[in-house]
Amino acid sequence: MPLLQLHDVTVQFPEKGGFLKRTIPPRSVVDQVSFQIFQGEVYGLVGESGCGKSTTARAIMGLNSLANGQILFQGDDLYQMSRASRKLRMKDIQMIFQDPYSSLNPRKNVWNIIAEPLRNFENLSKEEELAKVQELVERVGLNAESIYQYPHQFSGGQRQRIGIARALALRPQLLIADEPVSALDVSVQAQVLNFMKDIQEEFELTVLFISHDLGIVRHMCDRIGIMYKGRLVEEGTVEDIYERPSHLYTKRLVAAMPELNPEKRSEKVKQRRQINEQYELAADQFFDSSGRIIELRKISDTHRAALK
Ligand SMILES: Nc1ncnc2c1ncn2[C@@H]1O[C@H](COP(=O)(O)OP(=O)(O)OP(=O)(O)O)[C@@H](O)[C@H]1O
Repeated sequence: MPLLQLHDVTVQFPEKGGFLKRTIPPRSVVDQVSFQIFQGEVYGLVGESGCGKSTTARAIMGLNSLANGQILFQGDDLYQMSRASRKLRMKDIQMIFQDPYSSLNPRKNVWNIIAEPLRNFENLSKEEELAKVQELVERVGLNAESIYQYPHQFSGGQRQRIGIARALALRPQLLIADEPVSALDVSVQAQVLNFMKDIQEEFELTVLFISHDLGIVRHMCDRIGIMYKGRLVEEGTVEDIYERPSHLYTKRLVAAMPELNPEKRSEKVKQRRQINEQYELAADQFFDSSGRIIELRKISDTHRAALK
């Protein structure tokens, strides 16, 4: 049985429009969306800004009411159970957010930030809580002392690691990562993505990975769903989507990725090689031989312009 199943999920928002701002029929921001995610799978939800990805995520978190459809988690309908049971279920579904600058409470130190979900669901002694929080910060690559520091004392990448530690505190079944690196500097993005991949494998996490960037999704995900204007227009394995896109919108997305279009690719690679030779930059080495993203070196704006 899939861990998560969405059947014809529709989320609508009321709209005001026209003369005198009269209420007009609600707009379906998510429109009959169906997909399934199996245990241990990383599923990418891709689409342009405003197509309804975050609204879908919020619906899975139990935060939006559904106009139609069902969301089943471990076979149970999240919207048919009592609020109390749903809250308990949410222990198993955790989320990390796009913007590590605004998703961490600036007035709390790292200890309190990471301990918050533990306090909501587990009754730990102070010593047990401290041990768990220290273990988590170390697991995400920060030192144990950092638990006494505040979010502003960390870089963007470190803040995202704190968000990940918080999300992992309850050992969730499903992790929803909503554009987890798009607010980060390009060089830091690769580090955080690599780190997320390690964590996913180590904890055998099931992940819903939301992104507008096909390139990132390609290296993170097993299967991909393409969303366009509230609808899931295409779904398939990474290979299906990249090698045999069928929907026009998917074709456009794939074509817009120069590295994946063979004609443009060879041209770009040639250009990049020249620039590399000239500046000794590893600009065409975005991925290592096993397909993992390696750290990008900083490329100056002049060089970046030359790559376009
Ligand atoms: N609470 C709300 N009330 C009314 N409209 C909303 C609400 N939340 C989202 N919307 C609208 O729903 C649409 C889809 O938004 P959503 O945030 O789900 O898109 P997205 O694909 O995640 O885009 P982004 O990547 O920019 O966050 C947008 O047009 C947005 O303005």
